[in-house]
Amino acid sequence: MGLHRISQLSCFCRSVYRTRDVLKIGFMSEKMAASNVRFSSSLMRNNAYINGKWVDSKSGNTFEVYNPSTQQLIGNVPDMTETDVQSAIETAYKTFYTWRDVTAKERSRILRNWYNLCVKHKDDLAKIVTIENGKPLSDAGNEVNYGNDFIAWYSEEARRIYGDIVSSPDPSKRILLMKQPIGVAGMITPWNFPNAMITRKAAAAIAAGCTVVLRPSEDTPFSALALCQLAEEAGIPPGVLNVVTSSRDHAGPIGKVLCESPLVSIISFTGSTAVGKILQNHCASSMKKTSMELGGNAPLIIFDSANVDAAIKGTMGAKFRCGGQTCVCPNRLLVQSGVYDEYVEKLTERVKEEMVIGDGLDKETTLGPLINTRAVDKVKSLVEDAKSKGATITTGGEPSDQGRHFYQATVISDVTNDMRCVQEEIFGPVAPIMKFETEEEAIALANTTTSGLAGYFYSENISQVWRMAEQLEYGIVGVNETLMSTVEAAFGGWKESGLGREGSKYGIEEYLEIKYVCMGGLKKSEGAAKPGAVIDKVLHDDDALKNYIPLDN
Ligand SMILES: NC(=O)c1ccc[n+]([C@@H]2O[C@H](COP(=O)([O-])OP(=O)(O)OC[C@H]3O[C@@H](n4cnc5c(N)ncnc54)[C@H](O)[C@@H]3O)[C@@H](O)[C@H]2O)c1
Ligand SMILES: O=CCCC(=O)O
Repeated sequence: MGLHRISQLSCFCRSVYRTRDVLKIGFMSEKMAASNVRFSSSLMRNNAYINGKWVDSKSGNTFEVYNPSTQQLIGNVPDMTETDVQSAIETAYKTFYTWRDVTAKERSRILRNWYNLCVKHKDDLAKIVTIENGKPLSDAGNEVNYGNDFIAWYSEEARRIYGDIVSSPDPSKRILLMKQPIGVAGMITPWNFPNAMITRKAAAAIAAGCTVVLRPSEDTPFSALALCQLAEEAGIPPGVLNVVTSSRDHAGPIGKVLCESPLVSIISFTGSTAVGKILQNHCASSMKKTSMELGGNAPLIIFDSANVDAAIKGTMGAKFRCGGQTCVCPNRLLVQSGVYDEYVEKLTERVKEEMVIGDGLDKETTLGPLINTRAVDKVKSLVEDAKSKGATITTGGEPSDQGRHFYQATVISDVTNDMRCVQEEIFGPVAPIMKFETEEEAIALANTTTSGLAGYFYSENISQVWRMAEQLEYGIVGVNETLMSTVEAAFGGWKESGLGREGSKYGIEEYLEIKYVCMGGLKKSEGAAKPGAVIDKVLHDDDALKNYIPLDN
């Protein structure tokens, strides 16, 4: 059922609440029912996209996608399996041999068309993100701008793929290092940035001359399909970008086929570290290159020397972005004892004042729902664990009565390092605060984790700034700043947070192979002019010299 059909239901407040195994009849508020049906767009596609065609699954099966705010059905998309992904891979593989030979200038032009269309349709793209992910519309708009920037950036980078000519130790040889597209790129993306996590990968791969088989999250397939619709209109040829949709039940088998296929040359995954490890293992069998953007456990450290108001602003901006469901959300707030009480009090006040829970389509909403009941259950259990070990809830601390996927914006103080909320990625609107005494203690707490994606600190002491920036074991470090994501910068983690980089000039390298070409057997020709003799002639020829020596000398 598409959105058009849903719109006919707009006057009904009664809705069907459904999870995978539970079907209940419930009531939603008038406001929620209205906001859920405000939108319909030609970008809402209900088929997968393979070889430039909008297709069903071979089995004919579909799965349902729900709005996490309202639990209303958004629509059904094909529930594909291994055989479907196999045909997408074969298509991408065949297409690679034509796409790689399209000039960089032409690839760039087509990507630019895609970008222009995405900009033209940015409001619809943002609404699709909000409807399927739940994040507030302003957040979704920021995501779409961010996502679009990757297409523009890589349309430019397509023309800047340089190789090297290196000085040879042997005069009869020349050394060339060429960069060539790696082949078919298999991609698996999450629900928390249903638009930007796709463009960050796909635009780079397509710019490099690769073809793509993408499986978007089962929670948010519509953003991926909308991007395909615009890619098609932009002139991206059939077979270059292929999207295979499936329910969570088929995610594993599809992932395995992508990882093990000899026709796929790289797997680019964004998601949890646990799933990243499974995929990395599958890829070992074919020694496939991988690009892994995985989970984090970001510390945000506030030193006694910090501007506390700036730190509060930074905390609010980063902690509650996408309801706390980003891989770079501060997960642990480590606050030095001299400013601890002030920070706890001010953060609690700001959260109470600013966080308005609701449907992302409502303008006043600043905090949307969590993605699903699994996520709510996890947040609940982390908060209960902290409470049971002696933490203090200064605001929030409970599921919200807005609906089954909503959790209150929560601040917890008196947190200790044995609590699960600082050991695990929370992925929810919960801010746990720990007190520390010394810089050494802060560094030890921050670095004692297997994650290494983003870390932040606030300090006005320049020596401390340098020490901390150098000692934090993270791929992304924010100094008196928490909003750092931008296409120009390299995004990626250390340790178990990932492998490789996305964005920046480095992002395209993931999709390129270096080929060393050695040109040998070069000989000086017998008949060639002797360079020495030529120089002698020039130096002793008065007429020639006149031409080279400036007259006023
Ligand atoms: N480092 C980054 O850039 C980055 C960005 C966004 C999200 N993340 C991380 O992603 C996680 C949240 O996203 P999520 O809940 O969707 O993660 P997830 O790992 O559960 O799922 C990610 C994707 O993998 C699919 N998947 C699940 N099991 C699979 C399997 N066995 N084989 C193949 N595919 C499988 C899912 O259907 C989804 O499409 C968090 O840990 C977050 O930190 C990281
Ligand atoms: O969730 C992770 C991605 C967030 C970002 O790119 O800023």
